[in-house]
Amino acid sequence: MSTEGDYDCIVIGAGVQGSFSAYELAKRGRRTLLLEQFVLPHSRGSSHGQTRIIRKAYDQDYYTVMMDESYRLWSQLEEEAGVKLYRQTGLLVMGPENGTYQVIKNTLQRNGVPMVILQPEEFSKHIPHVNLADGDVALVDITAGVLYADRALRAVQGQFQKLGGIITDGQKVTDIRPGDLVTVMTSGGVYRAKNLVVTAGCWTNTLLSYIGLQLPLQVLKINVYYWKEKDPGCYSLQNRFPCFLQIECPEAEHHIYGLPSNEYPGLMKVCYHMGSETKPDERDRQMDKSDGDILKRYLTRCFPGLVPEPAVVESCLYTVTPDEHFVLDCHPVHNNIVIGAGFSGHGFKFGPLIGKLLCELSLGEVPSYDLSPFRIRRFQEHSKSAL
Ligand SMILES: Cc1cc2nc3c(=O)[nH]c(=O)nc-3n(C[C@H](O)[C@H](O)[C@H](O)COP(=O)(O)OP(=O)(O)OC[C@H]3O[C@@H](n4cnc5c(N)ncnc54)[C@H](O)[C@@H]3O)c2cc1C
Ligand SMILES: O=C(O)[C@@H]1CCCCN1
Repeated sequence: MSTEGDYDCIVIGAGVQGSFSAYELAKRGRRTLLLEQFVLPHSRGSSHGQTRIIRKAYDQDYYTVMMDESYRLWSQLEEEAGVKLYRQTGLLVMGPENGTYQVIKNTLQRNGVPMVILQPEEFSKHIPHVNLADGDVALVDITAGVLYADRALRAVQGQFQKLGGIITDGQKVTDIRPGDLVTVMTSGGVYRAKNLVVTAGCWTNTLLSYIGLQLPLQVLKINVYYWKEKDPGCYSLQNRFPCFLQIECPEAEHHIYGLPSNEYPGLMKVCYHMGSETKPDERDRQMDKSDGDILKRYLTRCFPGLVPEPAVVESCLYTVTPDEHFVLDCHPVHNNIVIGAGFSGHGFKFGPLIGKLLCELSLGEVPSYDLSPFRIRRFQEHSKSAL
């Protein structure tokens, strides 16, 4: 039953962040084991599904700046693996002139990101089939688009294996013993390595409980809704319809976002950037669909070309920190254990860069970016450290 083997590094969790971390470590010549509790591919965490938004439109400069490199790394992977992972569509950002919209616009301008500001009177010429709400303004982040998520996971895991990396799936980590050599116990064996990277998504606190740490992470179930186009293709990627982000609207307290129809022909993905709390292993017992009513009201008003009744509903999980910024840091006591967590519903697009940064932390190098917004220390009053 026990499979023993010594590695330079073990990565726990083969979602987008763990897969890119393992790939970076293998690229740097480290003997790396990527452990995953479920048989791959699976749809129980946060990285499954066909598509994600990639964009530079952010309210903090550091995310916009980091995305510069992330785009380059995505296209490197496309070349290495010989697959298309990104389609440029632009991101339509709509919202009241002041507030978050203005902050995003300023960030884009400050960082010289190509964008188009749409004057309300010419809005419908550029974006047909959408009613811009009264008092709303709009811009398009030209760099933005769609990432093919499932395909990206396959590609990065495949490249990792080509570099000699080992993926062991269907093995749940049940205990971790820190030390100069970290020991990792799973349902199928015992493994040891000099370094450990924990990228366990919404299961992070279960794993951290083995090593005396808890983070303030909230797990939310997100309903992923697809809506039928009345006129098939009118919001499609082929017809150059963009992704969109609706900020602050009367129907909704949180953002609403959408991606052009593509993966399921005739269906457009539009979701609410909020969900209901759940436990990671009890996702399907959380049945709250009140977000669907919010979306119906919004779509009726702003997207008249969609049938305001969900056609397909899928599920996904967010792991949210109090400030919605990531956790990228070393364990406060065991510095050969690195943690990547709390990607708060916006981490996919950063995957290749997160992998690089967690690899740098793991190798004891100075990270390529200032990671102070992502430190564990910022949760001082929240984190229950049992150390
Ligand atoms: C509906 C939805 C829409 C989103 N939209 C966007 C978007 O448009 N753009 C964007 O950039 N981001 C988006 N995100 C966010 C992005 O998808 C996540 O930030 C990202 O997938 C998080 O990846 P992860 O690797 O941290 O977690 P996960 O993908 O959950 O990976 C963690 C892995 O760890 C494994 N694991 C856990 N415990 C153990 C254990 N004990 N032993 C072994 N393995 C274990 C899990 O099974 C899992 O496979 C969205 C997320 C959702 C849910
Ligand atoms: O990360 C993103 O780009 C999207 C924005 C809307 C909410 C979900 N995540």
